[in-house]
This record gives sequence, C-alpha cells and structure tokens, in this order.
Amino acid sequence: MPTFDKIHGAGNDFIVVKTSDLAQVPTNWPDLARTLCDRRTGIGADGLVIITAPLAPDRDAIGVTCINPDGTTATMCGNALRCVAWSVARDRGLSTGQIRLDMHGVEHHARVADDGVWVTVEVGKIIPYLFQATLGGRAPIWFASVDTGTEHVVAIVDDVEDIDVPGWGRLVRHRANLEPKGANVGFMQHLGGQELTVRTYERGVEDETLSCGSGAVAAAVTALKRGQVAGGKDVIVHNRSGRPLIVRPRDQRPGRAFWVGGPVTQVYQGVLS
Ligand SMILES: N[C@@H](CCC[C@H](N)C(=O)O)C(=O)O
Repeated sequence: MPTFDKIHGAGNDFIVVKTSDLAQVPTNWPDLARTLCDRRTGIGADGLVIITAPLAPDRDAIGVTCINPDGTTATMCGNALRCVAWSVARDRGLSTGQIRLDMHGVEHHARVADDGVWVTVEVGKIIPYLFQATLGGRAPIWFASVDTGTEHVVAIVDDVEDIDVPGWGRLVRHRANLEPKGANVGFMQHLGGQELTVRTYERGVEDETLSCGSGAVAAAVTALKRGQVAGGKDVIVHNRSGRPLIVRPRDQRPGRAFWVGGPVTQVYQGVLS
C-alpha cells in the first residue's frame, strides 16, 4: 500500500508522497490532491507534494511537484520545498545536509541544519505600488506585487489582526488586473526593527494558511522596498502558526536572492487505502 507523510513547515501542512508509491494507485494527481487535501473527507492539507526522481540524467536535483487543494499546480512553494528537504534528509539517515530540489523547472538549494530547514527563493519582477484597494471603508491601501516563482500581492497594514484575511484575500485575489492566474494575497505589519507579522490568503487553498514561505519572502521584499527593514540582514516573519520564518539574504543578487528557513515537523505517516 502506498505510504505518505503528513509534514508541516511552520504550520503550512502537506501530504508528501513519492511517485514510486503513487505508481501503485494510478490516478490523476489533481483529482488525488482534491480528494486527499479535503479537511473533512480526506487527510486535510494545504497541498499534495509529490517527490519524483531526478528529472534528467544530467541533473540530479530531486523533482518536487506541489498541487494545491483545488487541483491547480503551485509553481513555487517554499514550505513544501522545506518539508521535502527534511524528508529526503531523513530518508538518507541525515540530520543535517544539503540537497538540491527542482520545482517547476527551477532549481532550489536546501539546507537541513540545527537552526531549521532552509531553501533558496529567487525573486523576479517587483512592482512596489501595483494597485490600491479600499478595505472595509477605510483609506485605500497600496498592494505591491512580488514574483517569488509564484505570484504574490502584499499590502502593508497597521494591524493584521484587524483584517478579514479570507474575505479580503478572496476579493483581491480575483481582481481584474491579476487575472487570469490571480495571486496569493499577503497582509503585512511592520513590528519594528527587522520584524514583520504576515497573514496570507493562499491561492489554490482559497483560504488563509498558517504560514507561507514564498509569502514571507514577498513581505520581506516589500518591507525592504518601502524602507521598513534594512537590507543585508535577516528579517523575522511572524505568522499565524506562532513559529516564525526567517528570510535571509543570499550573497549573490542583493534584494533578489534569499533563503527562507524555519521549523519543519513530521505529524505522522500513513497508508493510502
Ligand atoms: N505556501 C506556499 C506558497 C503556495 C503557493 C500557492 N498555493 C500558489 O498556488 O501560488 C509557500 O510556502 O511558499
């Protein structure tokens, strides 16, 4: 019977399977994601993550596919990559190590270390002021757009606790200027110094999640662009899980290349029947 791991990266939870196991249950992956990720009738998760063998003989990075609960593919998912890095290290009997992963044709470096599990995130196009939206009759706020391999829009707000994240996320995510793909929607509050707190509405989950790795990077980049945090230093990103993620600049491409790191926890292993 095919086995799976239920793993969460700072509260962003995934069902992690290997293609070798899935071969025993021939099925369509989007359908399987919809079935397994359902929190009432399935296992429940923010995504189905499939670990494949190296994609090509000349590339030994391990292939990772992340399918959202609605059956769409997440082109980049920082927390899913962190969970996979942890599980590959465990399967290799290592408590620390470096692994190369390939998600949607992009190579990510991963580091399993005593201070958490880290993956690299490359930032593409940044538009600091993309559009304004009025939330709940208040003064309009600007949304920045940051491409971290998947699309994010981020608004800086005074108090994230005051935001109806599912309600506003759902509205903003369907804005005409974000179509056809829509975007993940983050609401970020600067806590002072190098600390932020972020709440994220995730496209494909179509709800707020407890944390988002690529969303943490998008928020840190937005805070950097608006001068709220300093460049070249770690940014601590608090989230709904109470387990912060850290966004750390990489040496190359300042402001564009980052590590995101934090805890990974295996919840249980199971058997698909
Ligand atoms: N939770 C993720 C981002 C997931 C991407 C999203 N569901 C999408 O389809 O864009 C992360 O940790 O980065």
